[in-house]
Amino acid sequence: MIVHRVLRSSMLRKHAICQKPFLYRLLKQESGPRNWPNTVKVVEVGPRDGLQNEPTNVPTDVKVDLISRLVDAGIKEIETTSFVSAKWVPQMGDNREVMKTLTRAPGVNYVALVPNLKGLESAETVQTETIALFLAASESFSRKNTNCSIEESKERARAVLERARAVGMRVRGYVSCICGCPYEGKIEPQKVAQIAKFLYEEGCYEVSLGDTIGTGTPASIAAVLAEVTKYVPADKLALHCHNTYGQALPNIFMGLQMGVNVFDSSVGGLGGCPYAKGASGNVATEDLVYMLHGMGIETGVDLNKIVSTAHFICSTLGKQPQSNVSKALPRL
Ligand SMILES: CC(C)(COP(=O)([O-])OP(=O)([O-])OC[C@H]1O[C@@H](n2cnc3c(N)ncnc32)[C@H](O)[C@@H]1OP(=O)([O-])[O-])[C@@H](O)C(=O)NCCC(=O)NCCSC(=O)C[C@@](C)(O)CC(=O)[O-]
Repeated sequence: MIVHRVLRSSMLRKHAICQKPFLYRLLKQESGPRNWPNTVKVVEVGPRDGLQNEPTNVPTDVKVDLISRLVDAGIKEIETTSFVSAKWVPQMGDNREVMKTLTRAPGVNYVALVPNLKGLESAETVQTETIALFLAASESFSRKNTNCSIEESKERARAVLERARAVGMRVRGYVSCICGCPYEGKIEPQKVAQIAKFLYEEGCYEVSLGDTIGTGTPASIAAVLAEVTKYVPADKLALHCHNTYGQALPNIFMGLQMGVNVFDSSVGGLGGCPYAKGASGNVATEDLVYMLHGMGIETGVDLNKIVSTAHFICSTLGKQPQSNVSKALPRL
């Protein structure tokens, strides 16, 4: 870094020392071609993942307000709710009302989580255009989260995909526990790759790889991506990083370098799965956007508006945003 600064100073550039091949190479390497894309899609999961674990009921109008603020901030793909059992996840019990009440802005993809045909049928009644199926790479987590084995979850997924195709719905896929499981510990990348391959081959337009409990590090994320990309192209993948150990941004940086250009995040760093004990929030949208913009990557997202949305939803929940950027930037 120090060498870099010295070499960059225009005065010393002209100096003969810079003509030496080693120093030239170093300068070229540090300022050379970028190893990441020019644009990235940010998938906002706050209204679903961010709120699903909140213990007190968030009124439907607050959820709808949150969605419209996020869209106003430039978000183009947003998970709005989930059509799961209200006995399992009470906070998502107003799924139909949310979908009926929100105003759909042109060019925005509103996505709802669906576990089975019953969920899909419910989603259909409220004009849901895109759904997200969620499977796990861990047998134990699959049973705890969806009350079925991985094989059974594949059967459910096939039925949902078949129906979705028939009614013209787009389907996104999730693989949970890509690096670790709250019940089984480390998960082998080959298991993750098999579920990702299944979802992709069965017709999901994108497969989001979920580090559900945030135990991944850049090394384990790289190992997972190396295995998964044997079957699914990197540009059909997304990363969904929880920030339990503060690894989400380094993991995303690794993803960028390995060709991923879609990242899930949650405003204010809210989030967590009720069936993944110890899982903390997702990477905060504002932290993600700050990093991407700092790297010269376009997102179409207005950072100040996201920060103010983080304060809006967190103050409604009676908590502080879990993100450095929201703490550092002045609230507008
Ligand atoms: C999958 C089920 C429904 C199976 O639940 P089940 O109890 O095994 O289902 P069942 O088919 O035996 O039916 C039992 C009852 O549930 C009803 N039911 C059945 N399906 C539905 C439905 N779709 N919507 C509403 N109700 C439903 C069904 O009608 C019946 O009602 P009853 O006759 O008892 O009154 C349940 O286990 C469930 O809802 N699980 C959801 C868990 C969940 O939402 N977890 C959080 C999301 S995943 C996540 O956060 C991870 C992710 C995506 O973010 C990525 C990452 O970080 O890794």
